[in-house]
Amino acid sequence: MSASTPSAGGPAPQGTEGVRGRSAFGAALAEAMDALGPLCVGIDPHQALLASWDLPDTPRGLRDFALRIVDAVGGRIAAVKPQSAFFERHGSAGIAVLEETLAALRAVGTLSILDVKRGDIGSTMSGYAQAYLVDGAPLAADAMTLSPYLGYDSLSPALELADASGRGVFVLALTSNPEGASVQHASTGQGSRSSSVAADVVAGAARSNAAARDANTLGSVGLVVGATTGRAVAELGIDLLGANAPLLAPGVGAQGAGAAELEAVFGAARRHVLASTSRGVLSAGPDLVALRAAAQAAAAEALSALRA
Ligand SMILES: O=c1ccn([C@@H]2O[C@H](COP(=O)(O)O)[C@@H](O)[C@H]2O)c(=O)[nH]1
Repeated sequence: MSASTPSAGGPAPQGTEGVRGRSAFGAALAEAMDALGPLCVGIDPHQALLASWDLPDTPRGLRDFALRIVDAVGGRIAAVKPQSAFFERHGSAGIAVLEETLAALRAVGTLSILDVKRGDIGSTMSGYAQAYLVDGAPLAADAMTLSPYLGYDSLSPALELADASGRGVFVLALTSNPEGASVQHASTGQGSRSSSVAADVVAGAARSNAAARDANTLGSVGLVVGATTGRAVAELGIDLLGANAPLLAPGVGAQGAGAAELEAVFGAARRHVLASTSRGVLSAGPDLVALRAAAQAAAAEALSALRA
């Protein structure tokens, strides 16, 4: 498929099933972005969205919502990102729906990124890693989001398990919310070794992805860098391209970022970017055709900004 024709509105392309196979997550994501465009749609079943879809705020409503999105975009975009919080708020029945949603994404061969933002001391991190990054785990996803604020190296159990199972992670570096700057822009080190919290996280990912860089493939330790972060990457002197990391860019759509912001934030690193939007597409539902059209428009916008 041509890089200028993301297929969210057309028929599901052949051969996307098993796109991940046993290849490493970074390579599989690069392949999916080349084939389908650099777009991830989030499954965020907010109370207000359930209401606007005329669905009850119950596990049954949640299930109808989540599976409809899989139906609408599965096999048509590079990745789907369920937001765990909106499943957790329904308790064990909500977690069961999350398991079913992840299984449905596996069945259609679409990469799943579970947005759970986990981070803890190493021994507990190991438990989280086993929950999300192991074949056969009920909540296994292709990748998960991690919070590095107990120290980048505390994430090692997850990085190691992801590596062993061909999965990926996305570590928070520069988040899309305005409050993130107060922590992430903070200075570290001194004099010629002066840096920032965000730059240190990016340096950690660069170390983790060194072997993939040597093998000329995209690494599987990704970074979260919001599309709303303006000039932060440039002003903090962050070398995003050098990290050889997939770059998950939330903030597109409801948080205000579009093609111009994606281009400006990522510059030379933009070919590694997976633009992410949730409400921007979900608010087009519940109609399947309208959801597909919204995803197709978002994919075309991301493509024009990131692959021009
Ligand atoms: O820096 C971050 C990290 C994660 N998110 C998550 O992405 C979606 C955004 O939803 P929209 O409806 O497109 O605003 C949501 O699940 C966040 O938790 C983020 O926004 N920023």
